Amino acid sequence: MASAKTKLQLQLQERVPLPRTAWKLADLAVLFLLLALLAHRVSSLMVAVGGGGGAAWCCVAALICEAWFTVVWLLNMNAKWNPVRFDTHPERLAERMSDGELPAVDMFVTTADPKLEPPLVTVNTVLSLLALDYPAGKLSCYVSDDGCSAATCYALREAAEFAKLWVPFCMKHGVKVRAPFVYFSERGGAAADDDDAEFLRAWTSMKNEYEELVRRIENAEESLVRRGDGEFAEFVGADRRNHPTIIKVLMWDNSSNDDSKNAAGDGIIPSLIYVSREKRPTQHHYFKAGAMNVLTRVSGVVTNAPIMLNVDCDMFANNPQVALHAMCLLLGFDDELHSGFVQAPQKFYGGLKDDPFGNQMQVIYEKVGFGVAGLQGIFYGGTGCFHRRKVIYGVPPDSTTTIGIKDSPSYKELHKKFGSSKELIESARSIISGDMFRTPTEVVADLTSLIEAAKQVSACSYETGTSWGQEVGWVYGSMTEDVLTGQRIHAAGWRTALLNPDPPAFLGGAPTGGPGSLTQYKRWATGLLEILLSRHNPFLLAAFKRLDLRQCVAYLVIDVWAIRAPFELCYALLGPYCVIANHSFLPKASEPGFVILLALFLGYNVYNLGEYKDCRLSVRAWWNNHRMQRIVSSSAWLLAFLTVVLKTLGLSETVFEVTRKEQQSTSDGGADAVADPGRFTFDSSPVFIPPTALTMLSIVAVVFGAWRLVAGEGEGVPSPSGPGVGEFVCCGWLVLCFWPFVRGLVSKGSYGIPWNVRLKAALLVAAFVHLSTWK
Ligand SMILES: O=c1ccn([C@@H]2O[C@H](COP(=O)(O)OP(=O)(O)O[C@H]3O[C@H](CO)[C@@H](O)[C@H](O)[C@H]3O)[C@@H](O)[C@H]2O)c(=O)[nH]1
Ligand SMILES: [Mn+2]
Repeated sequence: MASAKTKLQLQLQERVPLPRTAWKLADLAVLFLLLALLAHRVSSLMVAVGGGGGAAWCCVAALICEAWFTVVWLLNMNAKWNPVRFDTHPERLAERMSDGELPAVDMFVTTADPKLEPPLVTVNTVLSLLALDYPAGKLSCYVSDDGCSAATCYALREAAEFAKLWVPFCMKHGVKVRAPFVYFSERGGAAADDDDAEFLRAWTSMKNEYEELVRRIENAEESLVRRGDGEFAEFVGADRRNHPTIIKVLMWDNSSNDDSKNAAGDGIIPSLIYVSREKRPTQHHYFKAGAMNVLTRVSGVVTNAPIMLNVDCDMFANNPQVALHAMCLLLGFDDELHSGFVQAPQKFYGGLKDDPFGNQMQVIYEKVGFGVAGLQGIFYGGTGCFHRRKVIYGVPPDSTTTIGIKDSPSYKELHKKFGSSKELIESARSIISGDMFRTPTEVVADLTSLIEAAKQVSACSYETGTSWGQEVGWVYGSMTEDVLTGQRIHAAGWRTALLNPDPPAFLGGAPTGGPGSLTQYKRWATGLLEILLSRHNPFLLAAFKRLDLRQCVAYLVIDVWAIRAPFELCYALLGPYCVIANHSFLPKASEPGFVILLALFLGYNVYNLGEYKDCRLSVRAWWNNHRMQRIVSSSAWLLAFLTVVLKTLGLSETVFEVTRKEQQSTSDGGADAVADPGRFTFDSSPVFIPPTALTMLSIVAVVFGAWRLVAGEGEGVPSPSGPGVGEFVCCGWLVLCFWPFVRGLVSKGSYGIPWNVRLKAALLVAAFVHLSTWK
């Protein structure tokens, strides 16, 4: 009895179901209204067909769209139905095990372009990881640089030097946020309660050191580095698309292999290794997925930690205890099946007020994210995730027992799966069959031979004929490699856990401005549709593998993003069309069906607003997101849809367009680089054409309708088959939703829609109006 009680007290994590009865009722109420609308539509269509109604096809189109919206509502209902929260108790870890018994963690950071992703951003992320509260001898950090940039490498080398001061400083003073740019930009960073002179001195000298580091990194002209002291000789003449592997060990504390020091980790800084994988124009490199696979193999032959953390270059650790929280979920279940990986929600640093670009996704995470966490488990989001190495190696949950090997794979099998590197095969064998707590690779003295092995596995031809990118590692075939890879893990039967400590685990940057936000949405929607059309689609995984049915349906919530575009576009066009062509597709105010429509319109919007309020967000944030949904769907999702259609026809290829990261500055004057960062900006990219055209069309329709009301039907009583309140509200609502584009039509510079976009949009509108009025 007593022992059972102590065991209970030692619980490292708790899975807490979150009640939501009221929300469930609201879900059902909206569903009921949707179904009522469909029923009304079907019955009135039958009458119309009988009477040969003129605009019957409008109603058929509306019926199809509304049926689709109902499906989308059902998908969301499924995902949100049973949310859970995971509470973690890192303070109890110490009761379970000593520091020396914690599993090692390899931490991966990817960067791809020194212009779009300033080295200082990456440096801050790396420093925040090196300074985590975790035995330093158990942490190693690997940076993949797809930009093959001497400037990035130089910045990291300098950061490694700085880390020797920064890490002990953080430990000694219990610094809360260990990305220096945040620490030094927060006012009162120095004004600790005890205000003692010694701390103040240490703080000031640390701040000077950091400013010196920033200066060195910012002044490191690429050319200077190139002419440098020979340390950067490999970068000379290296083209980012065509160069051999470059690996640099920037920090390697040999004493970390000394067991006496290892356990406490005092005075040790985690290792830091820079990797720029081989690239050849003839070989596909699979973007981030390819980079992650190289990091997996390189770390496999060097440190081979059983746990891997991966973050994007702009996502710093905001909670220094994050690795300990993650361990609560990785070690805290009776069966590791429950935490194949541990994912922290993407949260953003310095996000703009009220989310003007609709990409902070707080509500999506709190509603859908926690909901999916209650099914088979949260999706993999590409960053802020702790993976078990063996899961990434394709091992299903029941193949190893906790203590030992069930089936030890043969050398031949491993060779076929993992490729020809002996070192990798051996390390993979120990991962697949061993348990987490075995010390990884034996103490290694010979760093040079390790690096040779690491170079071998970074070669761009290494994966040929192996399972990398398929059953092993990050999966290829989609721009949204994270969701695809997560799906494979769920399909193997693993469950996954949501890591949501307070303060938030990681913070990253969300793109601002029109082009950045829409490009990101376009890439995601493209990748998700690629998944749906591939042999990895969730239906097949549910039918033939171990993906839960409800989890499969939850994946559809995001996988169908691009498919939602044509339906939403069609529905958006119906209002203006009817006003211009003098038809109608919605019930008249005098008809009973109108009540359903009104209730649905109000109910749906109140429901959504309620969700924002529930997540402690403003009405403005709700409206911005509602509006951005319409904009994104008619631009990014629509183009994603067309891109994938073209790709399927073999007419084009999809590429990963890297998001521009804002340079984070130490002073707080950073924001005035852009006069109004929340205002929508434009460029001449084709994504802007459809929403511009829709904006123009809705304005035309509003003008048309008003004119018809005034000049046409004398009293203002519309003709019985012509547009009514519903159609007019549609057009007006569209104008409100596309307000940033209305402003774009009357503004200049980057706030104005470029002329060639306006021209193309105007041509589309002219053609549409012509066809609508054509008798
Ligand atoms: O060829 C490439 C392209 C990108 N990246 C890295 O991938 C990361 C994500 O790229 P980013 O441009 O920031 O895309 P986001 O849309 O912000 O990323 C989200 O969406 C991606 C999938 O589309 C996921 O991989 C990311 O983890 C997730 O944060 C960055 O660290 C890049 O350096 C590479 O390493 N190699
Ligand atoms: Mn990003």
